Amino acid sequence: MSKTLIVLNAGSSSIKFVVFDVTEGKPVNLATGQIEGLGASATVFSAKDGEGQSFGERNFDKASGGISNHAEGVDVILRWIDETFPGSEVVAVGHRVVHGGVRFTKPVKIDDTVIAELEKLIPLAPIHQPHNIAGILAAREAFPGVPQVAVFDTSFHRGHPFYNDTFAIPREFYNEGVRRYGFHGVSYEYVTRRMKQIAPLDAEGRVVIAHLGNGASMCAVRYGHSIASTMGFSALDGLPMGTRCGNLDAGVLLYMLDQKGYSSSEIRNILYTKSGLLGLSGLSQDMRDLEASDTREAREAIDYFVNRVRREVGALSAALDGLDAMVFCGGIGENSWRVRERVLQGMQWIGIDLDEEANHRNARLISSPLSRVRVYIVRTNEGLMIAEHTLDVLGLLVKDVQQAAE
Ligand SMILES: Nc1ncnc2c1ncn2[C@@H]1O[C@H](COP(=O)(O)OP(=O)(O)O)[C@@H](O)[C@H]1O
Ligand SMILES: CC(=O)OP(=O)(O)O
Ligand SMILES: [Mg+2]
Repeated sequence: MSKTLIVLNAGSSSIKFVVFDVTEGKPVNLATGQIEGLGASATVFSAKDGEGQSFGERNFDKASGGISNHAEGVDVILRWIDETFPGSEVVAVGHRVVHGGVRFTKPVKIDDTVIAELEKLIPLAPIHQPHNIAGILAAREAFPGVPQVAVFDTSFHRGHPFYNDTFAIPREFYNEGVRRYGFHGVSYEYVTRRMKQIAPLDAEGRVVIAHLGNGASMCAVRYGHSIASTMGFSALDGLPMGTRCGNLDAGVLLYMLDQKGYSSSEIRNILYTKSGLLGLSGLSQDMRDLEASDTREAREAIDYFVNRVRREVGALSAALDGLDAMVFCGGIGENSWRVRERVLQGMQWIGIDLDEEANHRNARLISSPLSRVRVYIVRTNEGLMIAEHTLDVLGLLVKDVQQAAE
């Protein structure tokens, strides 16, 4: 009987999953898929195989008893896996968990105590952590006795120096866990490791990685280790995102509270779900929609996004005492030549000279031969990273194939 491992990545309105064959102790991709639009009127299930061939889509509209929450979504996914890969035994489930707090500095096997600790972190990541936990509970019910592992977005950043780990507020807040954690660590870890294969010399240097997806952040990596991130205490800080505000003067919060009389849940809703690209454009959180639109608001939303990324290239390079390489990843970073071109234009002062043609075709190396700093596109693969950590924690990983390519 073949052995499979399932990776679940439960987001605010979507659940992504990957099914790996792990019979030989290394993860081989069998299927990748997702349920999108959870809680909305149209929920869509889609999946493709390891070669990228679609298994097709299924629509669940409300009229036909759609999927209303994450637990139901996980059930639909697990039933699909069971039907599609009959006769294989699920030996482990790996979960992306956004917040590991101070305690979880590396992946961990999940038990009741771990779940209780993860629940305590819900206030720090309100649009992610509850869904991550819902995914864990649903998978535990579906596969009683099958080991589950949590892999954290915060772990990769836990070695930050104090000045990049704290806010300048009274120290007791730091001591109780109000810190700059940083997120997207699973993606940064994968990209950092991939860089060691693609460009080993650069991987040993000073690298700024831009993970530009629906959630977006940037990370300064030196000698393969994160030293600073644009994201802080919560997944709200730093760059503007699809619906999140990014960097915000704390005085604006006080204004919303004192002058507008908004409740904390109204403010949470504004900052997490009505801001960012959506808030500025009034049109969409999706970069593709904004690029296709000719409204002034859509243009200004892209301008804001691009200029925040540019500022952070400078800031993180200063944090690194210089820059040897830059990497783009995430849905926008990997696919939008327009955004990359605008971020990198006129950056010769920092040593970046863009190869426009290479950038246009989403090539791996997009800097010109004249460029002192090399600029890469790396397709991130959070699923593979989670699968390997899961096998490793359970003692099932065959180490010599750990460097398996994309
Ligand atoms: N070809 C493209 N051009 C511009 N933006 C794109 C393209 N493909 C995907 N994107 C953008 O990538 C973002 C989603 O990124 P992704 O990393 O998939 O998000 P998530 O955080 O949900 O994993 C969306 O804003 C989407 O518009
Ligand atoms: C931490 C975070 O922002 O995650 P995502 O990009 O999945 O929203
Ligand atoms: Mg993401």
